[in-house]
Amino acid sequence: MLEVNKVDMFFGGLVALKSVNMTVPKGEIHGLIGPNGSGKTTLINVITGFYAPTAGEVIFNGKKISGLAPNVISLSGLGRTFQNVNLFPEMTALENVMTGYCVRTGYNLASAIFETRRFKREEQEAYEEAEKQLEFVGLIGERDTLAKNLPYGKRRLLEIARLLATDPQLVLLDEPVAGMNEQESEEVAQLVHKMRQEDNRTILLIEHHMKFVMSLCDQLTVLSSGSVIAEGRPESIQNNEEVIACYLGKRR
Ligand SMILES: Nc1ncnc2c1ncn2[C@@H]1O[C@H](COP(=O)(O)OP(=O)(O)OP(=O)(O)O)[C@@H](O)[C@H]1O
Repeated sequence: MLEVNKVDMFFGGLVALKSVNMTVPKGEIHGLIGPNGSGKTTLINVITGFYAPTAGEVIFNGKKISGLAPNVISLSGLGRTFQNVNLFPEMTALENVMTGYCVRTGYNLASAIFETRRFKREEQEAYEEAEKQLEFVGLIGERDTLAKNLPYGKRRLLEIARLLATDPQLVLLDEPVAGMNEQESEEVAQLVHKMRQEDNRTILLIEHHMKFVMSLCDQLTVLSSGSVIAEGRPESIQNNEEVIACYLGKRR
């Protein structure tokens, strides 16, 4: 589904990514790990079009997407969350998720102003989809709560619900359990499984929480100083000497 081929990303003289290859097949839960500053977010930014790579290419569903604008890539079925919570604080949980659906359908300002039949139909569909996704992430009880009044863990779940309302085939999660306790992390892990099982989504996630990554992911790619130093199943990564030296060892 996703192929990263020999991607370089330079910022002036700084080499953030060097000849990075990564493959994520359809239906996989893939983890991208590595120490701080190893290039994980930069790679996600290249995949989602926030940066055009200095060299190399990104292929999604057989088509080259590197060089396309982020909104074009997003509409092709690739959606992401960010490290920092990024919601509309003065909107309710339901309204926040409705905005995700509007991105997918192409919100039409003229039809909104004139309240055309199409607008009313779309608004009803957005409402139903938002309820469905709030139910999916376990937040239906908070549908009328303003986003700013939700506790941190629930705000992160709300971001995921809003992302799911855009119906992405590939879901990119940037540190989805950062700042969460063990129970909240376990809930997110179950949610990720459910995304794959019930909606056939493919997931690529960055995360520092090792227990979460090792128990959840099918495959891992490990970055260090902008290069891939290991890839494979969690068991093999856990026993890889170079990874232990550069990353796991340090954290222990
Ligand atoms: N826009 C930018 N301009 C210049 N340098 C950048 C830019 N974005 C990232 N970098 C640099 O690229 C390198 C990789 O950073 P990146 O944020 O991708 O690492 P990371 O693995 O995501 O780190 P963390 O785990 O701390 O989020 C770092 O040296 C960083 O300072």
